[in-house]
Amino acid sequence: MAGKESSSSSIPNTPLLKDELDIVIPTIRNLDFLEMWRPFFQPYHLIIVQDGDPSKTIKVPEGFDYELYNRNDINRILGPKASCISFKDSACRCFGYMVSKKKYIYTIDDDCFVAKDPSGKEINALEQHIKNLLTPSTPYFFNTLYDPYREGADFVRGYPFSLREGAQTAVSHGLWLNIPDYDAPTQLVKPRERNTRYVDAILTIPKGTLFPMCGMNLAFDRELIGPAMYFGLMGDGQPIGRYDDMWAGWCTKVICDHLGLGVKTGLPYIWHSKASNPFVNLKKEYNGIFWQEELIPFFQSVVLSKDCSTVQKCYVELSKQVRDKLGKIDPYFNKLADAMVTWIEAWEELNPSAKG
Ligand SMILES: O=c1ccn([C@@H]2O[C@H](COP(=O)(O)OP(=O)(O)O[C@H]3O[C@@H](CO)[C@H](O)[C@H]3O)[C@@H](O)[C@H]2O)c(=O)[nH]1
Ligand SMILES: [Mn+2]
Repeated sequence: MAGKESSSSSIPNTPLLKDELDIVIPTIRNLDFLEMWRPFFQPYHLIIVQDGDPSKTIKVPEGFDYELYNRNDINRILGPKASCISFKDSACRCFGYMVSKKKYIYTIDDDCFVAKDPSGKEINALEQHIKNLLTPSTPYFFNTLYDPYREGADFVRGYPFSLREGAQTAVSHGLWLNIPDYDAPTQLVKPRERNTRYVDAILTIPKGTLFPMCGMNLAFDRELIGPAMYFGLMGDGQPIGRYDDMWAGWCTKVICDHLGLGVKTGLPYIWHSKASNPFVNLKKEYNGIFWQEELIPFFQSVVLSKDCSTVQKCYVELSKQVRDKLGKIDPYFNKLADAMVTWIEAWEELNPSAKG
């Protein structure tokens, strides 16, 4: 019998991980979307990363416990190391991961709302992410009945008992109803396509397999994998955008594979309300669409040495390989390799106890 997540009746009244989880929101807009999330988010601390013009005032609805950082704050706190935090791109959200002091992070975009499951029930996405993070993953052997730790499921016949303890879960990757996370070419070809398919499944992404991580509806164990969640150099002054979460996901997955940690994708869904402009997106993405044909084989071939026993050591080792193997694609990757090291230095400066 796989260890079961507690059934709803045994969940304590106190919201799960109330004092151990921060919600990180990157924003250039107002935060009215929080009204819809209030029943689920109000007990938690928010970290709002205000992008763009720092002189603009972002109104946070009453009753939320939050800290808000704009570009002036980032520059003040990080000094020269602020150069590793993107400007005018949702990649800025990773500053929130760095300043948090909590064990878990949930990050969500400000145009994502509460979705409904097929029965019409509102989905508490945060609660599902927490369950995903608090139950093991199965990266070493695929369970055909999906997540064996869910109520009403288990390991199927032929699943090795030696593997049923599973691995610690580092990442919970949620999905989106309505506007799917498509790249610009796909958006242009299918402007009216909406995702109406609710798949009631949570899968572990097998060891050795990469995936396109979307930052829209994402949770992770910050103590297990936080330093790998750098969203790269994107946006203003950079030759690429909208590959922030992809870069973080590829780095995170190879490090999770190396450290024996699990990554899950599937439930929960959020309702993604608006499509960003496909032409603007194409301009941001075009280098990424081209470069990724070389980036993926690079990440598929990454081998981290045995003495890379912490996320920080893995990440610095990875930055060296980025410079050695990707620098020839474009000088951008040398800049990115430097920024990866700056990110770790900044992380350790703000989180001295987490020195790895
Ligand atoms: O310059 C900016 C632009 C936006 N933001 C904030 O980031 C999120 C996402 O913005 P938006 O919903 O407009 O963009 P999407 O195309 O839907 O974003 C998805 O694609 C990826 C792009 O990197 C990203 O992982 C997904 O989120 C909102 O909260 C904006 O307010 C920003 O901070 N700076
Ligand atoms: Mn969006």
